[in-house]
Amino acid sequence: MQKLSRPLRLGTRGSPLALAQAHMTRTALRARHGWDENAVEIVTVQTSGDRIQDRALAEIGGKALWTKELDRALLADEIDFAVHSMKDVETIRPAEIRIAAMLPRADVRDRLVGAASFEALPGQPVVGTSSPRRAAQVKRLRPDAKVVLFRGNVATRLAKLAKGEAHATLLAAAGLDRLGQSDVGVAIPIDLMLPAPSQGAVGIETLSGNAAMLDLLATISDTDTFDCVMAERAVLVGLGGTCHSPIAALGRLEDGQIHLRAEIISPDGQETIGDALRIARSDVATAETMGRSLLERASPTLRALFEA
Ligand SMILES: NCc1[nH]cc(CCC(=O)O)c1CC(=O)O
Repeated sequence: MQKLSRPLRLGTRGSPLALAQAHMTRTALRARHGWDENAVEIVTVQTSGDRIQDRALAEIGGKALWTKELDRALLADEIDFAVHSMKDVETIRPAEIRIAAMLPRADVRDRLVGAASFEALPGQPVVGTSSPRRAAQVKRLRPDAKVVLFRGNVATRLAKLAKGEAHATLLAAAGLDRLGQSDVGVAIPIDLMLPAPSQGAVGIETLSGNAAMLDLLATISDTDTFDCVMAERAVLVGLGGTCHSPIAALGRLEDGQIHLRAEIISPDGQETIGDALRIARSDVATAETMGRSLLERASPTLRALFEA
């Protein structure tokens, strides 16, 4: 139990999913420390990722769009910590900012919305997504599919689907669940569609120099989630991956070790290079090597996607 001299300022984006995750974080802190509802103040920061909705993320500057303004607010001491979907946090972070904690991970799978299964989709199905990974995995499962750009928050994408802009779309189960939409879509087995690195994990960042805040946030961190997600992110480092690149990775704890799976997929779904490995917890070096070795095995065209 820790006493506070003033309310803590929790920075978040303003999307419904971001706010839900901010509230989860506040609830975890309050429960752990016995604080009242005024102990954590939620500060919403609009990001350019939220403002620009009509172009693919990869096209307009990538994941930095989600973090830049929250990074700035942290550095300007406008907030004490920032809550993010780990999936949206860039692989390489500024030295001044540290991933301090992660909440227990939710369902890591993707859900197919609009059809009961990939086989149940009509011929030449139109599938809406803006994720290169999901697009490639869809093409692998359904080479006859046409992938169209779907961006915007979860509600916007569901509205596009309802308007008939596609036969189906794919959304993270974690996001749907946190928005109270657990009844939407059908979970796709991991073996059919390996999720994005960090999918389903909520992370909390603070300044690397703020030892008190790092200690405080550690009190609500789920170490299993943290170690697995860090291993997945290390694969991304090895790949030099950005969100332009179709990459899937998932780490799971098995008998005290991380069972790490990763794959890269060509945009047409015809080439998959994958690997699975058991590594010690926090052996990020081996995870990084795994990423690099995927690239070495890829065809020149697939490898070219990773050369910025
Ligand atoms: N890029 C958007 C985004 N970032 C995190 C989630 C879902 C929540 C999570 O994976 O933790 C989503 C929506 C989606 O992919 O359906």
